[in-house]
Amino acid sequence: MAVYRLCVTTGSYLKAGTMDNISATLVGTCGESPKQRLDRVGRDFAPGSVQKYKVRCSAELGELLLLRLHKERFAFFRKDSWYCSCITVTAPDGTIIPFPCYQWIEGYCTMELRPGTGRTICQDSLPLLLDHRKRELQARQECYRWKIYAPGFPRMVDVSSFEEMESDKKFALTKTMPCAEQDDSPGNRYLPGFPMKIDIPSLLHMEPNIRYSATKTASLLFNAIPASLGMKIRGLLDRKASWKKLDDMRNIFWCHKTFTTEYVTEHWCEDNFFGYQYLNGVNPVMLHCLSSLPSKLPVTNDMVAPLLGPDTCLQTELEKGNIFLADYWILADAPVHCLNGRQQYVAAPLCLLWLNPQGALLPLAIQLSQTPGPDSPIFLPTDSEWDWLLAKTWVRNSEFLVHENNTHFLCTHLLCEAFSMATLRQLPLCHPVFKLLLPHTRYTLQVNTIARATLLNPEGLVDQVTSIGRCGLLYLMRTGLAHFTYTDFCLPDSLRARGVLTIPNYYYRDDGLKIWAAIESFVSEIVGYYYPSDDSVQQDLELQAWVGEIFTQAFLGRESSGFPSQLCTSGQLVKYLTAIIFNCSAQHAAVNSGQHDFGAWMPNAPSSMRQPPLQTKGTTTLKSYLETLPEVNVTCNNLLLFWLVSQEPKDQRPLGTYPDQHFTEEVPQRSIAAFQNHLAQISRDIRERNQNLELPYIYLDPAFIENSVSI
Ligand SMILES: CCCCC/C=C\C/C=C\C=C\[C@H](C/C=C\CCCC(=O)O)OO
Ligand SMILES: [Fe+2]
Repeated sequence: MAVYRLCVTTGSYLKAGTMDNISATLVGTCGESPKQRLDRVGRDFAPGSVQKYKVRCSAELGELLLLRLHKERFAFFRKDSWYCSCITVTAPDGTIIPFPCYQWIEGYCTMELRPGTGRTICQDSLPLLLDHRKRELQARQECYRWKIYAPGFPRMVDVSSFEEMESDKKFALTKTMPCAEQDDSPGNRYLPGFPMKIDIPSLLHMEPNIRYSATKTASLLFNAIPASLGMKIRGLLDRKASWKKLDDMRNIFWCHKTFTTEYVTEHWCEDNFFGYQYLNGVNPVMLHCLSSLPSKLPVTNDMVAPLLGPDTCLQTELEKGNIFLADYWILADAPVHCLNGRQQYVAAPLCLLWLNPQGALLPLAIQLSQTPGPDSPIFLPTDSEWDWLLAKTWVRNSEFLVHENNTHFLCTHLLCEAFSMATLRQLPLCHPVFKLLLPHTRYTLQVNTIARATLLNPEGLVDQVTSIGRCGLLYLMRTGLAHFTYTDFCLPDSLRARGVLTIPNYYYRDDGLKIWAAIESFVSEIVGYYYPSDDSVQQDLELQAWVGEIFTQAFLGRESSGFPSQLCTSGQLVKYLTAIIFNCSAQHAAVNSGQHDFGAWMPNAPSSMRQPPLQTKGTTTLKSYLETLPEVNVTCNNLLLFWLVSQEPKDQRPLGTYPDQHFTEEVPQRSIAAFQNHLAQISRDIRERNQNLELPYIYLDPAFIENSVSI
């Protein structure tokens, strides 16, 4: 007689327990145990419970290969879902074998788990195990299906398949029409209290393993509803009038002020702060160092001499590498939209900046279009106060559009959705890269589905608050993806290519490179442990299918993107995994968490402009300035979104926090501990550095970075 002792841990999530009958079968190299019901006196499998059971066999089973969990009806109880965290098996000889699960198990079924040891397909030889990998991936690919949202977009998760699975309907023919081009579906409608239409059906059927937890959902709603109601009651969401005076904007969010919102309100019109935001604002990826001026921006030395002073000139500063450009070319052909029944306007500015001897980055010249000429004057700091302020505000509006649509939603949310999908579809639970990446995909499919149901949908929030509307968003994102490269994606390469590796006071760079290095070191240890050679990378067909699917589904097979379609060396794998984890965590935090901080003072991030870009100088007044900024309702609906998405709802997991122990071996667990210590040191260094800053840069403090894109 051989007795195997099972220790079953049920998750602590709301309703994680089950009343269903749970049985287990152990499969080893020397045979299988009988199917054994796991049943003790009293309640089994309650939420948060850790319970021990015995499985008796006539003889020892040899090396344990699989643990089968059978979930079946119990008496008259309705079937329910069970969140199985993990099962630890103690063999008769005392060997302890963990079987990680960390999944919701729905309905009546049999779930097969493998021991927690990381295994690539090259390390499996038994047909039983190879077949298990194959069946697991088949089931995942049946559940998580790709869908086209719009032409030129990264592919997304098809949530309709979850509804079909729920209703056990035969899968309808997959829709071939990109859903963004579909007419406004009947489920896309206004709900009382919400300023935009909501595509309700797409929110009703999320697969349990990618769905927001009850805690996170409640936290998001608890953040949204009071703020929304507060604004509604004050009439701010419905007032289609101009702001009467700038000061009235100070009290939109009187109860959500932060040090930074107040700092921005104080300094927003200063040139020094305008330049600072290119380094440490919510969109710190726009600056390019110039060695010569582009012909489309004919700035002369006379124009900028007053700012440069007598000791230097434009050519000298170009040669020194002190001249930088922010180019909003992507907005040149963006379609415009109507808000409150009136035409809105978009510019496509060129903003030239100078790094002065004191280390401050100052705007030198702003041209509001890509085509120089008499109708597109070059605005200068020496122009009238309101002309110069309005020119800078046009740039801030362009920053808003490029940041929200491209830097933020396209380059973090949508690309991370594709990484999540390929990971779920191409890598089995036992695969080391699955174990490494899964925590960095948590809730991404869910948050993007919410965004598509409330922001990107027809008459969603984007249609209610932005000058380009949903059509413009679709244009910007497909154009942005068509020009996005692997160099842009990898922080060290991007900084080098933009010529900003040495610019002072660039805390996003400094902190980002430290975090990049910490992730790279961690990933190198994991890859080094599971991939002993470049051959082992090349021969891992699951890994190659994973990288290939990302290349085709996220980057649409575009060779010029420079993204890998296959991985030939460990070094390439380390770099790719480092970049993905950095993008899912730190990069998203850098471009997401400061939206309220930098956007609560609306003139610093106007979502729309109501008058055409200036074509002459000397006409701007406070009145015309206020008539150009968005109206009250547009302002407040956008600020509501900024507030909501700038804080991670509860059920958080900061970078490097891996409570689900997918890695069960000692070596990767030591690497995780070293990674956590490394991040803790970075956090201490950042907090120490911030003590000496007038405006602390906090967004890349690892303690405030979520593991994944989940808001
Ligand atoms: C005012 C009520 C809003 C309700 C929406 C609730 C949650 C939002 C869910 C996800 C949000 C994700 C955002 C998306 C960012 C940018 C999308 C484009 C926005 C724009 O162009 O204005 O990231 O955190
Ligand atoms: Fe976000």
